[in-house]
Amino acid sequence: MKLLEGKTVLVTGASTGIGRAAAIGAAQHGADVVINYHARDEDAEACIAAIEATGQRGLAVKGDVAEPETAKAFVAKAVEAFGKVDVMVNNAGICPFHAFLDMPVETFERTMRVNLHGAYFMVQAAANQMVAQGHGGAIVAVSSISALVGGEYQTHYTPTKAGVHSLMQSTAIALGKYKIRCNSLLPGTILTEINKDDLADDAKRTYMESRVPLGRLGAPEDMVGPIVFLASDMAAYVTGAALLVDGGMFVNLQ
Ligand SMILES: NC(=O)C1=CN([C@@H]2O[C@H](COP(=O)(O)OP(=O)(O)OC[C@H]3O[C@@H](n4cnc5c(N)ncnc54)[C@H](O)[C@@H]3O)[C@@H](O)[C@H]2O)C=CC1
Ligand SMILES: C[C@H](O)[C@@H]1OC(=O)[C@H](O)[C@@H]1O
Repeated sequence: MKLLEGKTVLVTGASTGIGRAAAIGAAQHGADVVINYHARDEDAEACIAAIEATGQRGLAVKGDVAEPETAKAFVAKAVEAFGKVDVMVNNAGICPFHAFLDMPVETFERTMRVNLHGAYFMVQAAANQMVAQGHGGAIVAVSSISALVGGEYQTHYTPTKAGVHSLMQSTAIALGKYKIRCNSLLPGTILTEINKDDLADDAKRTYMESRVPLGRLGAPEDMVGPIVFLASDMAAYVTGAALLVDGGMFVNLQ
């Protein structure tokens, strides 16, 4: 069953990892997909090729989500190409691991701007378009298990993920009257580029795996079903919610 037939889905930071999997997964579920990406043209082109291989239309738009203008341009190009915006998956994010006591100001500020400011402006731009269209929509923000728990080398990062989740709670209230649903996905530890260096340490990786009752770290594809569900009409009465998808890691105290 295709859950996103006829919808236009936008995904930020979609040339790699969870965003890429979500973009291709949305296309497999019948959506036309517009991706935002920041750096590598060839990765974005490969993602679009994978989207088009499903028979759906794809478009890549380059831009730094930390810049407020990027969000407006992204939504405008999507509307120009495919006529509307039904779903926004706010996914772009960075996590440059660093100790707290000597955190460089630039690292702190860049992480805030990409992860939280970027989410704010993307969600706002998509919501304005959905309100103008007048038939509702769905916003899915990729937050994290890190919205709920801390990380020694993530003191700049975890507040952004709590912030993204909080943003979905408040926008669920602000946008409910327009039939726009806002939810967050809270992934556990998923093997992607964002943590490649951190998990290159065998001891750390083995420890992280041992924390997961399902016995393995996540893959980007594990996030597709939950994202598609939240974006789809199957979740028509779900808003302001957080879906933790972590193989059971969070509840594994002892
Ligand atoms: N991998 C994990 O264990 C977890 C990841 N997440 C979140 O998932 C999201 C996706 O990350 P992953 O797929 O894991 O890693 P990733 O590094 O593969 O993906 C992040 C994407 O964001 C893009 N990006 C970074 N800065 C950008 C900017 N300024 N403008 C536009 N795009 C930008 C990158 O180019 C990349 O495509 C992030 O928000 C991350 O915080 C949440 C929980 C766990
Ligand atoms: C980048 C980390 O490995 C990853 O990011 C998150 O949000 C998770 O909590 C993991 O720590």
